[in-house]
Amino acid sequence: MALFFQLGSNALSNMSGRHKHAALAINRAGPTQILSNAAIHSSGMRAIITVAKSSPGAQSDVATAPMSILITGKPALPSPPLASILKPPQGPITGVQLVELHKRFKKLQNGSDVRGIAIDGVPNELLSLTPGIAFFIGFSFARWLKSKQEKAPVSSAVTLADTSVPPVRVSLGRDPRLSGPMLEAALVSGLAAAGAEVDTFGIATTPCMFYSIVATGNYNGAIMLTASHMPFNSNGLKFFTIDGGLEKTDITELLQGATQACAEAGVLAGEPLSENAYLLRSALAVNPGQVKQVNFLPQYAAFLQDLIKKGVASKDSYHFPLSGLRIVVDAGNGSGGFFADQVLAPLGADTRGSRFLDPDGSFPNHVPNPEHPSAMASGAAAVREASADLGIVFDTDVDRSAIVDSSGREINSNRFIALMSAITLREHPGTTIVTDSVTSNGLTEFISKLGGKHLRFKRGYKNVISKGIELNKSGEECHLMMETSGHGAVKNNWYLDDGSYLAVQAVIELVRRRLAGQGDISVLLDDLKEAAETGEVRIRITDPDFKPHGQQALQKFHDYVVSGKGGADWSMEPVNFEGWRVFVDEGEGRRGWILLRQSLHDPLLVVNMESEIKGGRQVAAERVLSFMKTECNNLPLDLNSLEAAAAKNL
Ligand SMILES: O=P(O)(O)OC[C@H]1O[C@H](O)[C@H](O)[C@@H](O)[C@@H]1O
Repeated sequence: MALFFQLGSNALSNMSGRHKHAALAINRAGPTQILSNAAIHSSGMRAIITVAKSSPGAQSDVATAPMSILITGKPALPSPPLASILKPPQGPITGVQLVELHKRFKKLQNGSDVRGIAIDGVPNELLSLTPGIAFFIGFSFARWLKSKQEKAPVSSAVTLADTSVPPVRVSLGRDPRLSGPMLEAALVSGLAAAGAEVDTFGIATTPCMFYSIVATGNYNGAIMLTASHMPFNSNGLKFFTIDGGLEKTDITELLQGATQACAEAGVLAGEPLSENAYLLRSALAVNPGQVKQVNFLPQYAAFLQDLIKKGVASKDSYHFPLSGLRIVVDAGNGSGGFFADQVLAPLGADTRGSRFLDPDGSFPNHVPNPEHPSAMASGAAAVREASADLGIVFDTDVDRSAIVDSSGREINSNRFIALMSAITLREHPGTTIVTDSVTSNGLTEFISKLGGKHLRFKRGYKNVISKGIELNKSGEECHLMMETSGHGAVKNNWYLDDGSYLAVQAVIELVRRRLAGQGDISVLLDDLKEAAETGEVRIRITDPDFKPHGQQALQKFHDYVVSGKGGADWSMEPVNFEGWRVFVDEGEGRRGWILLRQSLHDPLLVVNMESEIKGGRQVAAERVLSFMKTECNNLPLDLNSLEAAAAKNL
């Protein structure tokens, strides 16, 4: 059960006792702004006030150093009469109002996830994922699950007032974001208001949420509250059923359902207060028996331990296969710290020298993102400082990972896909490996030399995984689906997008090689040819209706290349699933490429480039710029980034 209130800056003067004391202490600590969200969990009797210190001297007014403060005490809010809970505050809403309401929900869709701004105070970043919104999304998910169970239309499954239907069961986890507890409580209320029974896991990982469904058989659905590597003020939701992560179309349906639930409650677009007032009332209606806290991570960690034990299958040391090894984890203060303490250490690994294992939603050390140079540099430094045998770098919610070998060599992106391909192809000779569209020529060659087939598909981990599933269904064996971002799924792991599973495979490989005296894990990469330079330039499409402009630019690029206008050394790659990838003959057997594509979610054209010559990336940027200036001058494109890339070597 959870209670809510909105805390505006006026609230300070209305506070009393300990609450006021703490809030004033925050103010005394420096120029601060109390943000507009706060939550009280009545179970723990604690309040979290999220604040952001603003630094007036800084170039922008962007909040730095967010922090959350726990205040213990009793919530002072009176319980409203139950009857008022279910009575919409106003009459039926009009069609126009419904459209406006739906816009609010719709803009939260980020492919197959939900993403929004959950903490106020960063200039130009408006709050969009509020507790009110989360409440109705939770409600809608429970109703959606129910409708799937009954094979009924979503709208008829449950009404807002109806808690008598048999419950669906949902597990709910979160990453350490500051807005996590507040949104968790809102989701719980929404789920429970639709009759769901909810187990909250607290800090958990995305793969662990899916695992909770398949391993226990207890849950119809799971939700992970996370915005992956996004800044502290973002948050988001990933949803699972027994069939895996929800698809884009499911999320659209879910958000439509949330709009409908909002409308049923009589909540109008742009009315946060009535929305939150409704939320408060509904929260009070939740039967406490419907919600319980479950410490699930140890069960999941035991599963990962078991995979390592069975994978290594050491006769001498079955229970401690990692003894004698030093393995460090850099969790970037996300959810991945458990991997060191609850997976590696109990198997005998020495994990001293691991970094940033403690969850901290302000991410004070580096972005938890294995695609980001700062995260990889930190992981590599951890390995070197500890003279470790292996380093593992996770993203915030542990659906992505990368590794570092014992020399401190960073193995992410193409290298990590190559390493996983080598392991996979040994066990499944000839298998197809699906990747995103920006992988290197070297990777394709590497996979083919090992007897595998590389299908370079589209950006987006969900696209990559769905393609692999589709291939298997059609009779083409595909055991590995991986994106350069560090997302990866394996057929034998329920096709689950799972950074911890990839890390487990790397650990098993390390031990097996050690036992067989085969040298370091990165020996597997000896045949991987690497480009001299790689780069990405993102070009903004300035018209809000950006898609058609992007498509026009792509068509023009296609025509430019195939007509030979681009130059005799440019030729179109024979197979393209997204945008147009151009092969660049760089002479003396050297081969570069340029891919022009539209961003998956953003109003951007993206140029990805790779060259085997030093300075080749800059030349490629100059030539794409020249194309844009001559052929796309009627399109609303902001070429500043491309001009900068063409003017200097990035
Ligand atoms: O198309 P882009 O803007 O490069 O973004 C593409 C990325 O979008 C999201 O973050 C997905 O989670 C990633 O899987 C994908 O790679």
